Amino acid sequence: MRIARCLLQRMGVMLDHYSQYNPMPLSMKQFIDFGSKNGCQEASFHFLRKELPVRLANIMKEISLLPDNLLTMPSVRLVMSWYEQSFQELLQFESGDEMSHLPKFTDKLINIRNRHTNVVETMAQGILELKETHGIDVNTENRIQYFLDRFYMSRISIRMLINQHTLLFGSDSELGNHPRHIGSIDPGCNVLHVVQDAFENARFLCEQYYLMCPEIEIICKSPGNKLKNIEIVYVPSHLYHMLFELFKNAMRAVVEHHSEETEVPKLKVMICKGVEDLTIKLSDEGGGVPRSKTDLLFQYMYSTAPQPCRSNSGSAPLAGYGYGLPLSRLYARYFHGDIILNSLEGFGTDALIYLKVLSNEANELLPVYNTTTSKFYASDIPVSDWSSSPSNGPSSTSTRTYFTSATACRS
Ligand SMILES: Nc1ncnc2c1ncn2[C@@H]1O[C@H](COP(=O)(O)OP(=O)(O)OP(=O)(O)O)[C@@H](O)[C@H]1O
Repeated sequence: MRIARCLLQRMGVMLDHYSQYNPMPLSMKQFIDFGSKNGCQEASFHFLRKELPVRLANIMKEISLLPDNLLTMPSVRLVMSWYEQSFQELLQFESGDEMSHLPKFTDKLINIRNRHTNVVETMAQGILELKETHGIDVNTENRIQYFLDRFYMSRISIRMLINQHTLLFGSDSELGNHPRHIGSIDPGCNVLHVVQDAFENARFLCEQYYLMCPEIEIICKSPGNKLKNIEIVYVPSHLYHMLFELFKNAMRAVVEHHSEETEVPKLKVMICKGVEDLTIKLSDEGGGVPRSKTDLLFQYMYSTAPQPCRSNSGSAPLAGYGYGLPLSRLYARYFHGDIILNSLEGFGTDALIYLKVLSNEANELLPVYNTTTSKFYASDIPVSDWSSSPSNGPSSTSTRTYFTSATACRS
């Protein structure tokens, strides 16, 4: 009992210590240079044994600011216990420079990565538990949205660091088998190939579910209009994730919007590489989304699809959790890109993925724990100083009174 209390106390002290440091964002260029030229396993070990606890501590401090009733949900407690265990395990490597640490450290990173595999689903489950047991008011919802963006972004970044180390310096089974790749990064990532790959896999799901699927038309544009492959330094699995989610959404919208027709309009993809931005535009004729709903699209849990049955884990559903867009946007933003959706209600939607062309500008975007963060969790949404729409809220009362009295005067 006393040992457990001592350990907890020590962890609290170490969390305070490491959360004082800001995470250090790396650029795509730094990842590439380290992996191809100036990096060695020892240097990576020295960097990660501090940087990983810093990133973990920053986000763990933020977890502790969540509303109390959310923190007591079983799934949230489970996620917290994974973070605590991983943080403690990394502290074992705080001191000592012996080379004998290196293989043990790599194994530990693999263990940590495996332990955290189901963090996204488990945290999502925790939010559902809160919704079912206590309900979620608008302030809590706002805090949860803010938190999940930062929490999942932190997770993406931690996995990126772990993957780079294990793929570059791990045992044979962990070593990347693509000759061109540097860890998980492809310095010549062929965007068209990733688009085609994501389309084919989304098409498979769509045909399974709807027995039909829109075709695709792809146009590539690069400076000088040369018809060569458009390449970028990027993590192909991240780009694949974004495209797969956007294709699934576009296919579902198109097939459902044209459900009475035997043929459905094609999806149109434009890949365009400029000096700063590489843009992928996916246009569908799936009926679009009303402007009043566009802000909701990037909210966790927002979905217009029926919630998939949990026992159906054998086959992946086409849609239903409402995590597709917000998570994809995090992947894009992680290296300072973005995802934007523009809709023409009644016609269709353009989804745009922006990626940074220059690898020295593609820096990691990381959540930092500081006083601004703490204030966000402590404050409510400020009262609006603009009039709201007549159907919403108390400020509509005055409008209603005005019209009522005007009508009364006339009669
Ligand atoms: N291209 C589109 N056309 C019309 N509606 C769209 C489009 N893309 C997204 N939406 C709307 O946005 C909602 C949220 O999309 P999101 O990808 O986040 O979740 P989902 O597809 O419902 O579920 P999943 O988590 O499985 O991806 C969708 O349910 C749909 O109503």
